[in-house]
Amino acid sequence: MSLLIQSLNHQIIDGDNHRQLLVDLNLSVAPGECVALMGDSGSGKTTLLNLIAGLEPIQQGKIAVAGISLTQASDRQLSQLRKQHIGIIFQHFNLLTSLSVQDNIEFSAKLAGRYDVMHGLALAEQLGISHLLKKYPATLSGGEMQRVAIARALNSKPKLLLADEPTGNLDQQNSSQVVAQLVQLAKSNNTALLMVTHSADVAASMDKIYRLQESSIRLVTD
Ligand SMILES: Nc1ncnc2c1ncn2[C@@H]1O[C@H](COP(=O)(O)OP(=O)(O)OP(=O)(O)O)[C@@H](O)[C@H]1O
Repeated sequence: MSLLIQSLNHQIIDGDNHRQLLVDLNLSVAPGECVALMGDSGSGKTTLLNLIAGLEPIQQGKIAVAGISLTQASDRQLSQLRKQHIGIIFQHFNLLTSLSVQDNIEFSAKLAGRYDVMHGLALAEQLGISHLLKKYPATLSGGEMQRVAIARALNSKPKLLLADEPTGNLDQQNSSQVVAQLVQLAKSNNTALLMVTHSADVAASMDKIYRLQESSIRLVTD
């Protein structure tokens, strides 16, 4: 499995109270499988992505990415795991403004020690952004930035790609197109995709839809 979560519990401090945000959560995502994660605002979707990315400590339960357990890992091991096996597409893209589009796309692959100029160029071609390689992020439209963020995340050939509301700033036509490309690329790279979205249209193009509700996760469709 690219992602395996077993009996995950997570508590947050809410004012003076402790609140159980996630209770006994189990989830697995296979290589090349594309999964949507939906749920009301505040249900814990971003927290779950942060736990999977090793950005928040696991309180109880198990998470493994590409067969590597995060539960007992040190900060150094978590950072290594992120570089090697996890791609992240943030809602606001987080492109590096001082780097050109091409350098942004090469960045994650260089960090992972998997720099392959042809792979980056092929991704840019597939995403229709080859003509933008010499430009800088500040001069791009939202849809173009999103495609650059996708190319950058996939260029390191991650086993797992996490995307937090990646089409939130795009119009519907643009977002359907970007998601269709993302799903196709994840499948052809055998990368598991876990995408948080509020859009039923976006979720419908994924293999499975899960919903976070009342601290637990349930399968809506497959
Ligand atoms: N570090 C933290 N400490 C305390 N509470 C937190 C922390 N991180 C998140 N929360 C709370 O946990 C809950 C879940 O937040 P989270 O951002 O995971 O929700 P979400 O489902 O992603 O929401 P949205 O759809 O609005 O982005 C919220 O009530 C939030 O205020």
